[in-house]
Amino acid sequence: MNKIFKFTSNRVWRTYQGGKLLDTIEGKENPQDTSFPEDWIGSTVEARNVGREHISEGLAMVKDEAGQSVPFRDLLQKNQEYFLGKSGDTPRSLDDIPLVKYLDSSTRLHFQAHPTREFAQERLGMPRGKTEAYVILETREDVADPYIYAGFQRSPSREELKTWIETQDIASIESCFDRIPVKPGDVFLLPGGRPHALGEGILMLEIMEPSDLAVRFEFERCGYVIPEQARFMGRDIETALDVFNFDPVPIEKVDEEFRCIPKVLSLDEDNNGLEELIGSKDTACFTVKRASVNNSFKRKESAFFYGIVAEGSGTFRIGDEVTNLKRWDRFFCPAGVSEFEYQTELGMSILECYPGNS
Ligand SMILES: O=P(O)(O)OC[C@H]1O[C@](O)(CO)[C@@H](O)[C@@H]1O
Repeated sequence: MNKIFKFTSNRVWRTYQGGKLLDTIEGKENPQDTSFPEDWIGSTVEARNVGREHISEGLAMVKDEAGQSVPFRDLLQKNQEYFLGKSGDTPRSLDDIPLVKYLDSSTRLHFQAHPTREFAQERLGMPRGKTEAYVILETREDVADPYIYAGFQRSPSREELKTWIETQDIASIESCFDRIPVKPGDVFLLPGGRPHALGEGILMLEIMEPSDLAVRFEFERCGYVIPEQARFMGRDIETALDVFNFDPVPIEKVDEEFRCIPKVLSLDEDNNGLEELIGSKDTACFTVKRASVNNSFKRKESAFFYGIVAEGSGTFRIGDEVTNLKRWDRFFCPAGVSEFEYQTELGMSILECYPGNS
């Protein structure tokens, strides 16, 4: 019972291209950029892909004790208290599980905005919005100046934006944003409501609220036309416009608004360090830590988390149960595991994604 769950790849169809690096990580023979640019890690969320409703995508599968392949979500539900634990006195629910993805873009994504939790609950009857965070892992060598758009830097009026969306005046939409340069190690938090588009050539770990809700306000990218139903979450343009946060974020305020600066939580005499990348002061939706392991790092945690090996290799030990970890491995550690130990000979860095405080 007391063990972590390692995940195999769980590639998901999207409207943009990428995934060559994910193919490489998976050891595929002929790595390629395709319509499967994301890997949803231990996901308990189903993807919403209009036109592909007949295909179940998004939910991660694991082997149960009888060796049968089952949705990870079902397995968690069998012993929810052990796996998910509590927040204060309240048992955690599946809605508290962040959705964590590898995202590997080869083209710029279309412009989009996601609802906040309040909007999702009040206007869409859904439990969670899609505040999201990016931990940049790598950028492609052939992309000289990797960037993201996150805005607006120069806000249009609601009427202007409506017209530009209706006429698909992408030049005018793009003129509302400045390119925000990104490099490996950068961390950003994009609250729901903030329009954005991720640039090409970025491999990131993306952490978000557990939903797949998006207002896609650029309808065509690289030859693919987003079907009408997939543009405004099945609603009208006025509802879609209500999602937007129009408060401008001038370029000199971008770091203050979106960038998260790692904070050292502990550093022991053996140089094992723990940092907070995204904390409860940044968002109530999830938190992210980074464990930098130098030799043997004993840890205590009361919440469940998704672990991602961003660098190096080593082991994860709970009592006598030892699991090998290598770069890019991803796993789930149940809330019921209160003490564990990382070990490494040559160094290992693990990103740990936790639920938020609400
Ligand atoms: O429109 P698509 O193809 O679903 O892509 C949306 C993607 O953009 C993101 O919201 C990142 O901005 C991903 O989480 C999401 O999968």
